[in-house]
Amino acid sequence: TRTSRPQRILKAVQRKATVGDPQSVITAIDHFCRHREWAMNVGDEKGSILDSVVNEVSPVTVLELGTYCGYSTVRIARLLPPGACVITLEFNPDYAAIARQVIKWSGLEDKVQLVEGASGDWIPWMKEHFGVQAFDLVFLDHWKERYLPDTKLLEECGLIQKGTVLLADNVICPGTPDYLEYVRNSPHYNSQYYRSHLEYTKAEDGLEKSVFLGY
Ligand SMILES: Cc1cc(-c2n[nH]c(CCNC(=O)c3cc(-c4ccc(F)cc4)cc(O)c3O)n2)ccn1
Ligand SMILES: [Mg+2]
Repeated sequence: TRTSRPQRILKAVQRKATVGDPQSVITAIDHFCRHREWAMNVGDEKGSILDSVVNEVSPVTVLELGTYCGYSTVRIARLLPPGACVITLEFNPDYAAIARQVIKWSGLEDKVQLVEGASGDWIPWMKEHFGVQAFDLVFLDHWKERYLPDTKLLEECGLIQKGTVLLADNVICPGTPDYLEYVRNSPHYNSQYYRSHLEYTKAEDGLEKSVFLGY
C-alpha cells in the first residue's frame, strides 16, 4: 500500500478530530484502530489506567519511551498542568514525523518534547540536555527488551529518585519477563499489576506500576 499505517492514522485524525481538542484526537485514533486497522497504541482500556496513574502522580516531568503515533503522549499531556511537560523518545523517524503532527493537531505541542533516537543513547544526556533533575513518571512503551536495561540506566544516571513512578505497558503481551522479575523482586520498588487487555483485542495484557522507594 502506498501510505503507511501511521500516515493512515494521521489522516483519520485530520478527518475526524477537531484541532486543539485532545479528546477528539484520542477518540479518532481509537475508532480507527478498533474498526479499521489495529495499531500498537496503548488504547482506550489501558489508556484509562494510564490516565488514573497520571492524575494520581500529577507529575511535573514525564519521560515516555516509545512515542509511535503520539496517542499516549496526547493522553498524558492533556492531563498535565501548565509548566509540566512530557519528554518522549521515538526511534523510528517516520513514526516521529507522524507523532509531531498528531501532537500539533491536539494543540499540546507546548507540553511535549519529542526526541528522535534510541533510549540507550539519549538517557545519559537527559540531565545535561533538558535540565531534568529526576522524572516523576516514566511510561515504558518501547522495545520490550529495553525495559530492564533502560530502567537500570535511568537509576545509574540519577533520573529515578524516591517516589518516581514507573508505568510499563505490555508486560504480558508482547511481554517483558526480565523487567517484571526485576521490579517485583527488588527491595527498592513497590510494584502492582493492573490487569487489562492488549489494545483493541481480547488478549490479556496489563500495566505494571512500580514506585521507587529510594536506596
Ligand atoms: C527511544 C526508543 C524508542 C523505541 C521505540 N519507539 N517506538 C517503539 C514501539 C515499541 N512498542 C511495541 O513494539 C509494541 C508492540 C505491541 C504488539 C505488537 C505485535 C503484537 F502481535 C502484539 C503486540 C503492542 C504494544 O503496545 C507495543 O507498545 N519502540 C525503541 C528504542 N528506543
Ligand atoms: Mg505498548
